[in-house]
Order: sequence, then structure tokens, then C-alpha cells
Amino acid sequence: MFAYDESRHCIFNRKGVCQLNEWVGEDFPCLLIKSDIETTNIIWLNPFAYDYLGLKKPVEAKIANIVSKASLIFYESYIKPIILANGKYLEVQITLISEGGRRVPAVANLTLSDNIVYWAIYVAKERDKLYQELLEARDLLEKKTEELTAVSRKDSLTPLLNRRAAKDDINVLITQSSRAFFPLSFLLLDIDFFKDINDTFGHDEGDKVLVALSNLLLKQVRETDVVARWGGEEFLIVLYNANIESIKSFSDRLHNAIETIVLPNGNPLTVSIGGAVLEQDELKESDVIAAQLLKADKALYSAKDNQRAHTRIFDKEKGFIRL
Ligand SMILES: Nc1nc2c(ncn2[C@@H]2O[C@H](COP(=O)(O)OP(=O)(O)OP(=O)(O)O)[C@@H](O)[C@H]2O)c(=O)[nH]1
Repeated sequence: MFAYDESRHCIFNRKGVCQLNEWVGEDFPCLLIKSDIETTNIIWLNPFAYDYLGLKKPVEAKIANIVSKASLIFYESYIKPIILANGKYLEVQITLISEGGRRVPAVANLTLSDNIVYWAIYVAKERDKLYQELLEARDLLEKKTEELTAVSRKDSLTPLLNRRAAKDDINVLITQSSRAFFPLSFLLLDIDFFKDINDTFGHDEGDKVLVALSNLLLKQVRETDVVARWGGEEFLIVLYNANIESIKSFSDRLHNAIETIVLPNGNPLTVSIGGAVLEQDELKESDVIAAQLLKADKALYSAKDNQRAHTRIFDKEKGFIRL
């Protein structure tokens, strides 16, 4: 048994506890609506809903008047059967037609009791805004992470990879080669008489030479190769799927290209290169990179000891081969 106390706008149950106070609806910052399950006539709205939808009292509207056509079809074909079966449907996305015909995304919670559908509708503008902000923050974070990763992989002076990033990339190539073998060529490249360049033209001019050479190296290699600044005036190039013949044609081209970098005194820049080709059985080494670099370094020293400005390859049978 319920009793309605008009002066307090309250419906009390037998124990005198207030069960429903329709005027409290004024305080809810969402749309509260009651509709008939059969006719879809709107029976009651809270003041927030009246204002938001721009309806006049007494309300003579149906659900069709306050939601989009697509939302109405969705309600009739999908939501209604569910609330008839389960008594409720929570968090459903609908589109409201607000005052002035504006379409507004909203989220509705519906319950069914005594053939009346109780709608609590939250206008999703703020919610969408928050979601949008979250997406933007995530995108920004991803972009910043990418930028940071790129910065942490770069050498501080030149556009080349630093040592650590190069090792990471070379290890990827080594793993691929272990699955289905292809040769990798390790080339250590060292500028000739770089100390003299610094001493004669100054450290800044020396830096410019390092940057010019780095840019040139990037132009000479393929996407799949790795180029890094390995130390002060030493560079590492790992050629993907390259044997001694490949190194020969690559280094011929490279020496010619490097000589187009002209020093302030008019002399061309030259470099010495020491190379080693990774054999399949060397993939078993505990540190494949270190083992190849040791061979390449020996070949580089051999080139430095023999007039510089050329490439030498370490060969375990023939010793050092001048290319
Ligand atoms: N400008 C500049 N110089 C550097 C940088 N890193 C190392 N160097 C210099 O590179 C020079 C290397 O000198 P050396 O090892 O004697 O080699 P080199 O003069 O090229 O002689 P060879 O290799 O035998 O032909 C040193 O003077 C270093 O100070 C750098 O980032 N910028």
C-alpha cells in the first residue's frame, strides 16, 4: 500500500518511508523520462529533460519525437525485447533530438516496471569530450614515445644511429640470418688523418666533415643496411645480404663519392675501410658482432698501414685482401 502526500510531493510506503519524490527530479543533472512500453507515449519528464528537449507542458510527445530515427528503430527492434526479457538495459548509446533539432549523442539506462519504461539519459557531450581528450592524450604520448625512441637511437652530432641502436638493428639481422642464412658484411670506416683536419681547420670544421660524410653514407646505402657512428671518426656499415663481390662494388662507389667532399685546402676527403663477411658457421659465436668487428678492425689497421684510402677485407685463409 502506497500513499501520496501532495504537500511533500512524496509517495510513502506502509512503513512511512518515502519511495518516490517526483520533484527531486529537478535536482538531477540528467534526463529522467517515463514512457509507456506499448504506445511509447511519454508520461513524465523531469525539468532537466523538459528544458533540454524544449518540450512544453503538458507533454504530448512520444519517444519517436525525442530520439533519432535510427535510435527509435534500435529501441523497437533491439532494446525493447531485451527490457521485456530482462527488465533493464544499461549503457545504451542513443541519439537525442534536443531543442532546435540538434542531434546529441547520449547514453541511456532503461528499466521496465508495470509496463512503464524508466529512462535515465546522460547527455554524452561531456563524456565524449573526456573520451576525445583521452584519445588525444594517448596519441600525444605515443608520438612523444616515438620521438624519444628516435632521439635515443641517434648519434648526438650526425644523423646516424648511435652504437647501441646499431647493435640492436644488427642483432635483428643476425637473428634473421640464423633462420634462413644470408651473408652480412661488416665494414669499419675511419677518416684518414682526421686529427690533421681538426688541427689545421679547427674542431668545428672537423664536425662539419663528420656530418657531411654521415649524410653521404646514408645516401649510399640501402634501407635494409645499418649505418652508425661507431666512435669519434669511425663509422660502421653493415650491408644486408652482401658478400665480398658486393663489398667491392659498394666500396669502389663509396671511395669515389667520399672524394667529392672537399676540405678547406682543396684536398679531397679519404677514408680507410676494413671489412669482414659473416660466414654461416660464425653465427654460432657467443658475440657475433664483436667477432666480426675484430676481423674488420684488423683489416682496417692493415689498410691504414698501407697508404690508407682503400678497403681491405679480412679473409681467414688469404689474410687481408685489398679490394
Ligand atoms: N671534430 C671532431 N673531432 C673528433 C670527434 N671525435 C673524435 N675526433 C678527433 O678525431 C681524431 C682522430 O685522430 P686519430 O685517431 O689520430 O686518427 P687520424 O688523425 O684520422 O689518423 P688515421 O686514422 O691514422 O688516418 C682525434 O683528433 C679526435 O680528437 C668529433 O666528434 N668531432
